[in-house]
Amino acid sequence: MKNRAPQILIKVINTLQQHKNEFFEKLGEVGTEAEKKLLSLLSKLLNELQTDEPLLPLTDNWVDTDIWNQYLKYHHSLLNETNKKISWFQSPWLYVECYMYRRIHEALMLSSPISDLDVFKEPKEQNFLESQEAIRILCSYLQGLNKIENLDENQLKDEFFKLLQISLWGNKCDLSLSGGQSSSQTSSPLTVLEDLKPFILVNNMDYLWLLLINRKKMRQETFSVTRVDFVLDNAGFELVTDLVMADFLLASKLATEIHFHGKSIPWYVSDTNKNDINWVIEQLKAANTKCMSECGINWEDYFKKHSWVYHDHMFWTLPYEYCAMSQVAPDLYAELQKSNLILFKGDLNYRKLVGDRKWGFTVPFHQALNGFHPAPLCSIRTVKAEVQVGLAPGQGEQVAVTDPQWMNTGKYGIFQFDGHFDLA
Ligand SMILES: O=P(O)(O)OC[C@H]1O[C@](O)(CO)[C@@H](O)[C@@H]1O
Ligand SMILES: [Mn+2]
Repeated sequence: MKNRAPQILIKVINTLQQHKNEFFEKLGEVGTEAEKKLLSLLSKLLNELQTDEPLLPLTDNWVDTDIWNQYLKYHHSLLNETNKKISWFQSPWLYVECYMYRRIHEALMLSSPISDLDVFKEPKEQNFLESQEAIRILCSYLQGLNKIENLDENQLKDEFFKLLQISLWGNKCDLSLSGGQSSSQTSSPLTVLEDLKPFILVNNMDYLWLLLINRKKMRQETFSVTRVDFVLDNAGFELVTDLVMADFLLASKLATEIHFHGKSIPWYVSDTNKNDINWVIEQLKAANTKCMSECGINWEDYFKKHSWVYHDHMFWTLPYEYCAMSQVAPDLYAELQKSNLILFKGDLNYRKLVGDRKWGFTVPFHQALNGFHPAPLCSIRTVKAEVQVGLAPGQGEQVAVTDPQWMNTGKYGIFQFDGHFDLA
């Protein structure tokens, strides 16, 4: 919070100042005033953060304002016997980091008529544009794959595992870790997989395969639907890896419908919202490389035909750990219970899955989920925060010997599964 968070806010403030005259050009004096208001609110936020001020209630009367303010009251109540305050450096990291992004949104809500500005749009678009070559390679690979009529089961499994690993390592491209510095994919995503295998610390890919291939086999007789949900993370290259995986799941009939869960407001710099998905599809459709424009056209079609469905429930941008979902957002929990497999992308999702607690490395994932079991689920995450469960005895300590910073760099990854599946 002392180093990275201010960096992110300062980057937003600088970007706004660079675009000062655009607000005037577009909206005249009203635009200039709105931008001035926004800058003053963000500068106030930066100052509060840097001087460890108490967290303040939200004042923007948005859909979740009351929930956030109740949450703040609850945390105050937890402190009533000590003289600590609910402030930026004295409260749980998960809470204050989420709160910072929600305060950025509050500043926009209070700065009409520029409230729908996405202050992170530029870095998200830049990440996509700088990853063009990797995206081209990926789209061409997918188009080649889908042209092969009948892959035998082993080939299908190999391709599934390849695309899973590409989706995992796509998670390295995250702008909140890099403080908004570019983190695009510049090397070929396919050739690096072998080299990256040793950095997969927990590998439950087999469980994902068994669950899906068994359902596919039994579907001939009993099941009609296999629904896979993606709880998305970062826009740009990572989003493309997730859409490629989703396309493959449909084309290979390992799934029959895909649900995506994005954020309803700009979040953690690079997290995906509805505009980001639409923008990526438009970019691909307009690409002058055939394999990319084919993807864009197909993907737009999947959404039109509802083979792909996009959701953006406000729960995903609240500070709650996922074990609270069934209480706080029972409708979302019920929606997730309809899934046959939920893929949680990224580090923030992992922290919320395990409540960002200081668990021992060998605590079982099932236990750390603390009752959050809407459906079989898998975390697909590169490690960027100091929480990790489900390791073998001594495994965490071993990695730390060779790589003391292993929990902060996104260099290591996991496929961590929880749930049951029907064996054929
Ligand atoms: O995009 P991801 O994989 O969720 O990573 C976001 C992570 O980066 C950080 O912002 C780094 O500080 C973490 O707080 C957060 O968990
Ligand atoms: Mn993210």
